[in-house]
Amino acid sequence: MVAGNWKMNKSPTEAKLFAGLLASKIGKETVMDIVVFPPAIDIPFVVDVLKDTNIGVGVQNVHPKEKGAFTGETSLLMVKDLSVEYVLVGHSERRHIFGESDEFINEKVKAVLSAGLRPVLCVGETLEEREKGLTKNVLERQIRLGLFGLEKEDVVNTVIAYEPVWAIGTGVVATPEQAEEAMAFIRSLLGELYGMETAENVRILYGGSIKPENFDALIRLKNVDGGLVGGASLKESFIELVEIAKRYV
Ligand SMILES: O=C[C@H](O)COP(=O)(O)O
Repeated sequence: MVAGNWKMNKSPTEAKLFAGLLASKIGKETVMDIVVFPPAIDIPFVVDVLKDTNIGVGVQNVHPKEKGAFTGETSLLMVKDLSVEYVLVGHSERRHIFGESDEFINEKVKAVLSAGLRPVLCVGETLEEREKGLTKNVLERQIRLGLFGLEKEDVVNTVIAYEPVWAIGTGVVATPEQAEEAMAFIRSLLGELYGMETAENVRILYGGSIKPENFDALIRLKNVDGGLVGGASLKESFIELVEIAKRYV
């Protein structure tokens, strides 16, 4: 799976143009899941441009409640109406800039699954946590609490994205050893919680400063099932990343 998180970039006009480029270059790809996560306001336009392609559309954030007095928020009922398939939950920017707790993230994961969509649960340690040797503790807490109360059937519909906070938007990518160690740990934790068969069927993505120059060394790793790409998903490099991932399907 190659996913592009556009974050707070691209106006509806820019989004339509770029989605058109993706549709023409990689829209017929069938060997892997390709998903883009545009800003919510761009989604109707992007869905329309991509409707006859194999590129899926996800949303970067939702509120867990169905509707009501939550100014500025977007509900699952709204995004479902637009044929959105995936929802990012617990991205480090939501955790660290907007103060989202593991409990609130868990509420969102459950709401996304109940709505019949797939959550992409993002987890990852800060530099300080890594330097204190707390990486595995942080990942374990974020996964145990983020997936709290889910059944195996729900977990296989959930994608996990390992995004070390120190690698996001910094140009400092995790080494293949660091990525594999963390992601093998996530897989074994999922095995402990839900059984190895379930754990093997959960897709685990790496995210953090992915570029065409470093992606091959990551996507070839045993426990890396794809990438969640920020900056490099905003331009043609996203197409190159899809081509690189194809080598390992
Ligand atoms: O969701 C994507 C990640 O935050 C990675 O962003 P980045 O590729 O710009 O480092």
